[in-house]
Amino acid sequence: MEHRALIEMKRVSVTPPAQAAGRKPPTVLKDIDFTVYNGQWVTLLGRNGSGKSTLAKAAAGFRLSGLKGRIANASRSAEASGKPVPIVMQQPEAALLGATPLEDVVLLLEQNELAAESIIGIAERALRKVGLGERMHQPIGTLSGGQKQLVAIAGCLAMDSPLLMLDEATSMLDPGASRSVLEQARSLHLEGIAVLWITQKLEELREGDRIVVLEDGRIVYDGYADGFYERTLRADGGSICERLGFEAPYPVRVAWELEQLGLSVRPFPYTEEMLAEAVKRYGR
Ligand SMILES: Nc1ncnc2c1ncn2[C@@H]1O[C@H](COP(=O)(O)OP(=O)(O)OP(=O)(O)O)[C@@H](O)[C@H]1O
Repeated sequence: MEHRALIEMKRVSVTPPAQAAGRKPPTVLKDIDFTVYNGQWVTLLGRNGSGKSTLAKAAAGFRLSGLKGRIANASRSAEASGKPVPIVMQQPEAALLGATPLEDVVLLLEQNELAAESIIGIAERALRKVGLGERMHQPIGTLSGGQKQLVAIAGCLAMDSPLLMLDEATSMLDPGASRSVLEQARSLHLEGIAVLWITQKLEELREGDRIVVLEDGRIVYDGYADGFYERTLRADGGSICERLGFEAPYPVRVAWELEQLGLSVRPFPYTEEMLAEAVKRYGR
């Protein structure tokens, strides 16, 4: 696949205007250099208040006050150029406008001034793609939180953006619904769409993910998942994950324990299933 930048941010900072006279405005993003290429999966990690949503909004093309630096965004569709890339938000209801999934995606396309004659077909295709073909005429209020997030994902697909942006899209969902939204995003990624997946949940990382960590408005790690967990890369013997104060998921902690006993489990077991596979291999 051709290596093409979809979003390129250079020296971006965001300092919203001070809320009260005499108060120093907070700098929410500091000197951000960040590029997302076509076909990439980027997991953006960071604690509450580290600047993740602001970075996503800036990357999507929102006009934020106090924004400085350069942002080139090649991920907007030709028809919708000039409009921000839609983001799937934390609250499943946050961006839904229609009474049914179909009406919702149609409204989004109408707002973005797509050619009227093609709108219904595009919306139906996008909803089928996320597995909502049977539910596209169902009242939105009868859908689960996970299904509502899939409607929001369908809206982004219908806009034909080569980049899907999801801002803590699973944080309000139960574990089963979280898994199905993550799996849906993963399967769209396998079909070639780039994904910016914002989360605080390390158990959502997978082998091969590019991970970008934000801390206090700055990027403090930009690398791959294995490098994030690898303990031997640092002189102090700790991993980048530990140095940044994140708690690694259970399967990774087990891999670290096994390493101390002289057993190296590679690739890192990101899930319990991967850990079970690794244990089976060593058990033979
Ligand atoms: N327009 C604004 N004016 C003042 N402060 C702001 C503004 N936008 C964001 N902030 C502050 O900047 C910090 C980063 O906000 P942001 O929402 O980007 O972080 P986040 O990592 O997405 O956090 P969360 O996980 O809680 O959503 C927060 O402390 C927030 O209160």
